[in-house]
Amino acid sequence: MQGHNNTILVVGGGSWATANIKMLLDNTTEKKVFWWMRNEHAVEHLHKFGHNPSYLSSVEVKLPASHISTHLKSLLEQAEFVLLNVPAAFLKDALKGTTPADLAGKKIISAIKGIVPDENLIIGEFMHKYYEIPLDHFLVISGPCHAEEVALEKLSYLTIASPDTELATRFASMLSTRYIKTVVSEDIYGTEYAAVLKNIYAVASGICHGIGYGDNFQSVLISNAIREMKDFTDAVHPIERDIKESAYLGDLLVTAYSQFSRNRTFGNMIGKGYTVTSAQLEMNMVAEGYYAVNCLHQVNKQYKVNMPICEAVYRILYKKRSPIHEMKFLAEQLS
Ligand SMILES: NC(=O)C1=CN([C@@H]2O[C@H](COP(=O)(O)OP(=O)(O)OC[C@H]3O[C@@H](n4cnc5c(N)ncnc54)[C@H](OP(=O)(O)O)[C@@H]3O)[C@@H](O)[C@H]2O)C=CC1
Ligand SMILES: O=C(CO)COP(=O)(O)O
Repeated sequence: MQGHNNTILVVGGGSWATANIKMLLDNTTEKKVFWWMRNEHAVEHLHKFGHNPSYLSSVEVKLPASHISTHLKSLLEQAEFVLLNVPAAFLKDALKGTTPADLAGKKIISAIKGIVPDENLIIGEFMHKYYEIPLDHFLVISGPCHAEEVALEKLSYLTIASPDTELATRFASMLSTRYIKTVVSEDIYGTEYAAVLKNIYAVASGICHGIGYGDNFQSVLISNAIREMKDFTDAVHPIERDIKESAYLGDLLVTAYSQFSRNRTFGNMIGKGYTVTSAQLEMNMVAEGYYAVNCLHQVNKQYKVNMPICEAVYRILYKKRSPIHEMKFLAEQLS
C-alpha cells in the first residue's frame, strides 16, 4: 500500500523512458525510483554497468539493482506514481497480467504520445476504461523535448497536465532540474491529442522533405497543421486553450523540424520511396505517427473535422497512394 511516498515506477525501456529516469535521478527531491522494462538482457546490462545498452547509452543510471527488473507486478506494489513510457502500440502488451486492483489508488502518468491501436483511445481514456483510473489521478507529460537533448542536458520545457493541478505541481517538482523547466496545465485531452497530431504532421513534413519540397513549403504546411490541430482539439474538448503554448505549437515545431525526430525521419524515407516496412526496419525506434494516423482517421469519423494533412498521410501510409500525388493534391488545399 502507498500513500504520499514519492515512489515512481517508470514502465518502458526506450529512449524517452531512459531520459525520464535521468531527469528523476538528477532532480534533488527525496524520492524512490523503480524501472521496469521487458528486455532481460538490458536489465542485466544496467545491473552490471549502469547504462541502458540500446537507448541513450551515454546516460548513467545510478539505481540499486533491485530497482530495475522485468517483473512488473512486484515493482508496482510500492509505487505511488506509475509513469507509462512505452509506445502506445505496445501498452497493452506491457500491462498484460496487470489488473485494476494492481493500480488502485495509484497516480498514472502518461509520457506516451500516441493512441492505443484498435481501441482508438488516448492513454487517459484507455486507462480510465480498462483500469478504472479516475481522471484526477491521471497526468500527462508532454512538450517539445527530445530524449537525445535531455541526455545532453540541453535546456528543455515540459508541460505536466492533470485535472488536479496540485498533483501536477507536486509531480513537476520531482522532475525539474537545471536543464528541465516545467509548466502545469489542466488540459489533459488537448495535451494528449496535440502530441498525437504533431507526430502525424512531422511525418507529413518528412514526406515533403523526402519528395523534394523546400523550407518555403514546409512553413506553409506547418502553419496549416497548427490550424488543423486547433480545429480538432476544439472539437474534441472545447475549452479556452492557447494553441501557441509550447505543449501544442512548440512540440509541433520541434518534431517537424528536428534532426532527432523519428516521425520526420520515417516520413522522409516514405517520401524517398521506402515502403512502410522497410522504413520501420531501418529505424531502431518507433514513429508513433504511423499508428496514430490510422486511429485518428477512425476517431475523426465522429467529429468530422476537416483535416486534409492527416488524410493525405493516412492515404499514403494505409491506402498505398503515391506520396508525390497526395502532396500535390494537398498543396492545392493549403493557404
Ligand atoms: N524519444 C523521444 O524523444 C520522446 C518520445 N516520446 C514518446 O515516448 C513513448 C516511448 O517512445 P521511446 O521511448 O522514444 O521509444 P523508442 O523508440 O526509443 O524505443 C522503443 C521501445 O518500444 C519497445 N518495443 C518495441 N517493440 C515492442 C513490442 N513488440 N512489444 C513491447 N515493446 C516493444 C522497445 O523495447 P525493446 O528495446 O525491448 O525492443 C523500446 O522500449 C512514445 O509514445 C513516444 O512518442 C515522448 C517524448 C519524447
Ligand atoms: O515528442 C518528441 C519531441 O517532443 C519526439 O518526437 P519523435 O518521436 O518524432 O522523435
